[in-house]
Amino acid sequence: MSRTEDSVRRAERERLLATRLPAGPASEVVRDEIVSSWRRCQVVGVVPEGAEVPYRPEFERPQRLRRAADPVIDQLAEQLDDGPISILVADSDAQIVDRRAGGRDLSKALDAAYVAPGFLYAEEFTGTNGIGSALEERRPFIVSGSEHFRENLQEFTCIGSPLVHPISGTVEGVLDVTCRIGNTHEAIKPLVLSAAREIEARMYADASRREQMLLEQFLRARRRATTAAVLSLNEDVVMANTAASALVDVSDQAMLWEWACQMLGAQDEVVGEVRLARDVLVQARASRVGERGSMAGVLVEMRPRSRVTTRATVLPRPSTSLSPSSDEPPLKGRSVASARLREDVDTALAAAGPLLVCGEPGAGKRFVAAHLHRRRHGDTPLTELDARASHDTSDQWIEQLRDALAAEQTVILRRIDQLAPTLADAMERLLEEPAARWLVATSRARGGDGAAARVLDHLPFSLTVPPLRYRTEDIADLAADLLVRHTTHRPLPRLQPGTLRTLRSLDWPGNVRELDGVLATAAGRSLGCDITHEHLPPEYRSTSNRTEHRSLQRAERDIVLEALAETHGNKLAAAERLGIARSTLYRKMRILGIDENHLPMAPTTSL
Ligand SMILES: Nc1ncnc2c1ncn2[C@@H]1O[C@H](COP(=O)(O)OP(=O)(O)OP(=O)(O)O)[C@@H](O)[C@H]1O
Repeated sequence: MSRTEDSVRRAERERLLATRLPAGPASEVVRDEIVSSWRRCQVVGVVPEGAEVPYRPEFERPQRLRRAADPVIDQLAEQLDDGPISILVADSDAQIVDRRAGGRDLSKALDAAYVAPGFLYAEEFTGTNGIGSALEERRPFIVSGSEHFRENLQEFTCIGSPLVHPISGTVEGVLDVTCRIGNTHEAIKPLVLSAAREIEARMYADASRREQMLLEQFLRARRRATTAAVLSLNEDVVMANTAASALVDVSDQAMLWEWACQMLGAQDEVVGEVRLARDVLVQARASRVGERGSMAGVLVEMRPRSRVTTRATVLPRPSTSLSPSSDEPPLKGRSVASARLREDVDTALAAAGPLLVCGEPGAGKRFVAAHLHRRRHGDTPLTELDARASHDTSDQWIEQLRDALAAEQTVILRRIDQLAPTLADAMERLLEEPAARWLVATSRARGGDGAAARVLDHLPFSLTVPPLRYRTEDIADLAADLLVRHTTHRPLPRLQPGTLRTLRSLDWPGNVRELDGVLATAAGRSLGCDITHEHLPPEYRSTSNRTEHRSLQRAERDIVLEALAETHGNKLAAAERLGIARSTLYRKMRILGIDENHLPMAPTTSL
């Protein structure tokens, strides 16, 4: 949208909000509040007060969608002219990215109801509606009047049809036609369906043209650069010569695509060094295939430079019985945070005492503790104890720990910060003994006071595993390792670049454990195919600011939980109480994560 269009739109919005209010001095104040809240929402993207519809001020119309949809909706808008029907296009996050036709009256009403570009209509935020429900169900969806969850939509009929990419199978967006209930006509549905099919046909033709261009460039480069690894790729397609297949891992493909897109910017060709997952440094040349406005993909030619030397192989080794094994590879990860962690691991290995690994739940503390053990002692056995178990049988538990340490075997003591308070003194004494050097403990964090801080003070050598949100560049590598556990399909399914981008944009409060759960679901759904947005659990498909949306989700979750509690878990009665269909209640429960397994755990007593 140009700056002029933007300011015209904003002025129109302010005028519209002002005219919705009765005249008089009191309403002046209210009007000012609404207008300023709208301004705020334009600037920072908050939900306008009272609107309860999430809004993102900055958005781009996805190129692929625009190329296929624009000619069709241009024509449709011309036919509908100023009639009482409006055409909307939403992207795969259910964010409205375009609105056409509709005439003055309907456009005003839609503005007032926040049915305008920038607003998000994903079901999890806005309940049942033509856009979000069509996206969720992957089928055409009609929602009329009070079938809408939100009151602001109840004067309209919305007919949405998902726009499914005919080659990749991903849902690229939704075409929706909206009118007032009184103007609903049976001809509208076939109109939406045939326009949606035409958009999909254009996607097919566009993809074939782009693939053709990629193929031509790939064949040309393969003939020219006989000794190089050649890769030609875009979001959907990867072509590789034999050298590239041997060099490039599954997780590298998405990384190379992102790297090339970022580096190319306005240029047609760039050269740089890239580190691949197999620890190989390559000199890569990326060139654009196709026009700048409608890039078909990139061609990447690579030549290995060397094997990367990691610090782990050059750092001094600790002496005596704690000498490290040279077989264990260093921890993976391309992020700066992971590079720092590798350095901390090397420093910790040089220490002779017990070690403490700190980090948020699920960040990978146990994983790093086991890595430290293998680096020190190779594939020898180790003992693992959980401090939460010390509450039940404290004497027996501490004896078990003492015996394992005395046997000169690594003990991974998980969650030492949750040790039974009665064992604090005994633990302090134990940590002073020479056998304590066999201990690797994990804990959320250092600090605090009282017994917990005292015990942790006996573990001076510590390192912290960074939360996943600070190392999202590692997700491609992590995914390759985690997916191996969840599917028997080979070759392993890959994360499509768009899916990887989405996963990298999330904040991951449950860290690697949460990522592992998401990939387990996705691997189950993808049946060996590459992983697209549709394979992710719904709440992980959006790249939008989750924190902001969570408050809306929480409010809706509370309402649903309350209705279920009041009806003693009777879903039919709860749905009736909420005024929604039982199938909608089931869908909401799934989206909002309501089931018996998600009941909050009682807090454990800890130090
Ligand atoms: N770098 C990694 N590569 C592969 N898998 C990992 C990695 N880090 C963590 N994981 C996996 O993530 C899950 C959680 O890791 P882990 O149990 O080590 O977390 P934690 O920080 O010890 O959790 P908690 O504090 O909640 O006990 C495990 O399944 C683990 O195997």
